[in-house]
Amino acid sequence: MRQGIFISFEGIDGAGKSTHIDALAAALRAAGRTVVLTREPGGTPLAEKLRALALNDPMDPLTEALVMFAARRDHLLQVIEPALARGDVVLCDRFTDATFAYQGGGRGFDLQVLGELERWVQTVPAVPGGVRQPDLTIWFDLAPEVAARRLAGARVPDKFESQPAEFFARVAAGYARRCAEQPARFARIDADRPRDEVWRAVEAAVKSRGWIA
Ligand SMILES: Nc1ncnc2c1ncn2[C@@H]1O[C@H](COP(=O)(O)OP(=O)(O)O)[C@@H](O)[C@H]1O
Ligand SMILES: Cc1cn([C@H]2C[C@H](O)[C@@H](COP(=O)(O)OP(=O)(O)O)O2)c(=O)[nH]c1=O
Repeated sequence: MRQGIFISFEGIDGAGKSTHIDALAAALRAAGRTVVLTREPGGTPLAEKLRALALNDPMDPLTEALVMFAARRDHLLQVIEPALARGDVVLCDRFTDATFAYQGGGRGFDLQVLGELERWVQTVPAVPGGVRQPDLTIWFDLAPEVAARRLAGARVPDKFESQPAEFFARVAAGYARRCAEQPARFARIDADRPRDEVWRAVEAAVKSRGWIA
């Protein structure tokens, strides 16, 4: 049986994640893999309920971080771990880097506490002595003002999308910090390019790991 692969998609709102996730799923399926397409917060009935709260109800930064991690724990145990154990590829629209970027960077919440929560939530039997992390994180790096221009009029903004530009500058800095801390796991994509060029960069990141030809 083939080994499971866990790939997360990250970036500020409007960076272009959703535009490319289906195409990557199709490329992996064409390579013979079974793909589980999922998202955070969400991915299970319970986590989707928590998503609705997190994206709509005002709450303090610790509550927000706990809701994100509660949703993640359920999602990890119910969906991600079983899929990886079957040898599937999990494509996840956002994972824990988003908590470090949004609650840590954007809200300014304590990064050490987030690190503790990460350790508690992502400790799973299949990773002996370790913490589950994506095998690859594709980070769509885009200046907040460009992302805001792309989103203007594209959809009704939720609680996060209606934050000011300074918030997204802090979120972007949060992603950059995570990427600098764990460079082997990250593929940074310059997302300020036409869609086909961004796609080729996504494809190249996955090809370089030998997961598609
Ligand atoms: N490379 C690109 N150039 C211009 N617009 C883009 C590009 N990629 C995506 N878009 C558009 O920008 C908006 C946000 O993209 P989306 O994939 O929904 O972002 P995200 O999922 O990261 O929030 C959408 O309207 C999308 O069609
Ligand atoms: C996973 C996660 C998401 N978020 C935020 C980022 C996004 O603004 C929002 C939902 O993400 P997303 O699914 O990208 O929203 P959309 O479907 O509208 O593109 O939740 C956090 O603040 N912390 C987290 O841990």
